[in-house]
Amino acid sequence: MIPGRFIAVVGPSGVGKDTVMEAVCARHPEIRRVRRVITRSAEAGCEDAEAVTPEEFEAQVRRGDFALHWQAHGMRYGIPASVDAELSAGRDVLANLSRAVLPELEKRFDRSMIVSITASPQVLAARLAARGRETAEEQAKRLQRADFRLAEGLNPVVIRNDGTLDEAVAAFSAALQPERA
Ligand SMILES: Nc1ncnc2c1ncn2[C@@H]1O[C@H](COP(=O)(O)OP(=O)(O)OP(=O)(O)O)[C@@H](O)[C@H]1O
Ligand SMILES: O=P(O)(O)OC[C@H]1O[C@H](OP(=O)(O)O)[C@H](O)[C@@H]1O
Repeated sequence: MIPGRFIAVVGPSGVGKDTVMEAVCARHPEIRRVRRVITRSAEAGCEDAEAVTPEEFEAQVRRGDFALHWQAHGMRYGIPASVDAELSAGRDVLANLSRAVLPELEKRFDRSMIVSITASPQVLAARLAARGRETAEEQAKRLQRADFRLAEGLNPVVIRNDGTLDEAVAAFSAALQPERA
């Protein structure tokens, strides 16, 4: 069995996945954050990701360069297969996934866990507006997808992020402990 664990963070747009993940990694330097490949311009102002063209992305899919990949919000997202080396070396890795790709998670990785981050629709709308990365129209589309339901049979750890960031990070950290002990 591959010793490292793939920790998948999911939740609606604006719930604070990137913010929580950054804080969790600061608190747990032993966890590696995955650098995703995205067909989004590098200037879009977001997490550190590798920005590629749709043609480059498709070439990487064909080469088998991705452990997982999906499409959302008119873009394509990939998790580099290089995570396998980290997992084989016994490191836990952390990545933001689409809720839609979760049924593939257990098939692809020996050890995985799902952390589902939630907040009320009002909080999501306020955060997307305040972040201002997308246009109002794009924000509305993202909010429509907020209640996407996870597939049956998945067993996520659910963490609310409508209080302070510290509270969410403490809950996330606690959820990591039983397996890591
Ligand atoms: N607990 C919190 N309290 C206040 N603001 C927060 C909290 N968590 C996140 N935010 C803010 O909410 C906004 C959205 O957060 P973030 O970009 O991390 O969300 P996300 O889930 O990664 O969204 P997306 O899926 O669209 O990338 C950011 O401006 C962030 O600073
Ligand atoms: O709604 P679902 O399918 O769960 O998530 C779709 C995508 O939305 C977010 O992308 P971004 O970081 O906002 O571009 C997530 O990271 C994921 O890739």
